[in-house]
Amino acid sequence: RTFTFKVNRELGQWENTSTIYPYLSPEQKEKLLDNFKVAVQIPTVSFSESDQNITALQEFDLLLRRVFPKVFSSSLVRHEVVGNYSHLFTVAGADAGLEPYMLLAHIDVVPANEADGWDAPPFSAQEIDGFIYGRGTIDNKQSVMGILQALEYLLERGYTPRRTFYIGLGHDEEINGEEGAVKIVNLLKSRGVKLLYVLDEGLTIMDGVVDGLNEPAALIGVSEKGQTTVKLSVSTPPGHSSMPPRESSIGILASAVARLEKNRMPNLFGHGPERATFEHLAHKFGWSYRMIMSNLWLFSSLLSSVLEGQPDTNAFVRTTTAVTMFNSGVKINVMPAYAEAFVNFRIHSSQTVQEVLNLIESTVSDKRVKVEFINGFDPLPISSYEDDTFGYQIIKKSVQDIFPQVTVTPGICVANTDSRHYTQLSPDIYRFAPSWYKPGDSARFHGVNERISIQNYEEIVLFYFQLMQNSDVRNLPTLRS
Ligand SMILES: CCCCCCCC/C=C\CCCCCCCC(=O)NCC(=O)O
Ligand SMILES: [Zn+2]
Ligand SMILES: [Zn+2]
Repeated sequence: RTFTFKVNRELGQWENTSTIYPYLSPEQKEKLLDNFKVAVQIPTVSFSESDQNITALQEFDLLLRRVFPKVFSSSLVRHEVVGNYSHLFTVAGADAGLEPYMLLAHIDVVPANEADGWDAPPFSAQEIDGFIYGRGTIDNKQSVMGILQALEYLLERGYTPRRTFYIGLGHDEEINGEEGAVKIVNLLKSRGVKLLYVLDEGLTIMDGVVDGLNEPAALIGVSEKGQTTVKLSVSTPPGHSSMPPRESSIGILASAVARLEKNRMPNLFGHGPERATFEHLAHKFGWSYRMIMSNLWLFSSLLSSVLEGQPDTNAFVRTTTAVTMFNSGVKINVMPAYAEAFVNFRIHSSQTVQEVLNLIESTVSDKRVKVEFINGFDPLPISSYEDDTFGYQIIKKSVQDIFPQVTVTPGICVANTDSRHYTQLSPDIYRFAPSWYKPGDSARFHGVNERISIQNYEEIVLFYFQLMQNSDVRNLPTLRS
């Protein structure tokens, strides 16, 4: 494989639309923090596809109306509730000839149990050492509140957008988005809407996560991995535990699951958008890594084996295998008649669901183990990240406006987002929110001690503040030759 260095060419002079300076007064900082804390305190949990905390979703609706009075009263903003608890905002631009864009985020969160080891109750929004702790602080109430807070402050300061934009807040992203994102998409489709670009949650600002990369990097997800879930099951005759057979249904299933964990899917580093990530970052590595980075094509197997050593960077380079549920047994002295396990795979950009299913079959390779396809979808299309791609360059500029020390690069989102339902509305879909991601933070997503620093939340509000204004340019600046 050949790797090349990618250093984006300089864009020329930007049309000056960012007339409202990105600044927050002490009173605004206090207010935005209060609003964010209340949002985190509402337990908008999606437990399963048939079980959501409806009372919390209703309470969240009231919160939005209470804390964002300008958004809900402005003649520029149309607000609609979709699928009972999701929200669609249409912010009318002055120039109807400009193609609109859309910002997405989701209100629901995964369950959280304080007993798992949280330093503060997961719905307390407690402040510890400058961080707000709570489920949803980085997935994804920082975007929900950050987007609306930015719009509220812009409207307060007399902002009138030139380009129309939409804000879509889903209420069921953590359980596939069928009632929220899908219904919003259908509504927009019925209105003939096409979007210039879409920005949803996803990758973050990585800082200190990759050995040798000593500068922070904002990774914009230009695609997201596919996904499939399979159920493995074993049936054996039940019987008395005093006279067990050599192998129980649990033992047979456990071996099959262990084979899947031991024989990981192939390392495909360099075959998907992660290749562009390293091509863009190569020149940012410290001197001891320069040799490797400037000969990426020669050292790609060395680099890929380093990346597979950590769960987050491993997710970047292969289809991952996660055994998430295992059920069996009814009584300690009864041989179980049945054992089942669910295994969730996140599919690398260069593979398909069918290829992964074939690999699963050949690894399990035991006729006693039934393998059933539960659901799945292929990796998402790769959005453009060229020098003349409007959405990518606007996001990049907005990152650089607020985080001048950060390098911006394309990446692959290792998890899934509501934006995967938007492919018919736009070819250019990006997954990124500017929360800082440092060593140890991977365990906070869907894990314990999810948190965000107060300073980072302020930066997020300012990022969306800039993004809305930067998106008002009619065209990107021309490239300097
Ligand atoms: C070169 C650096 C490599 C870093 C590799 C990966 C870093 C991962 C960073 C952030 C991941 C955060 C994902 C956030 C989106 C969560 C969306 C979600 O939970 N969706 C539901 C689902 O996927 O099940
Ligand atoms: Zn999320
Ligand atoms: Zn999530």
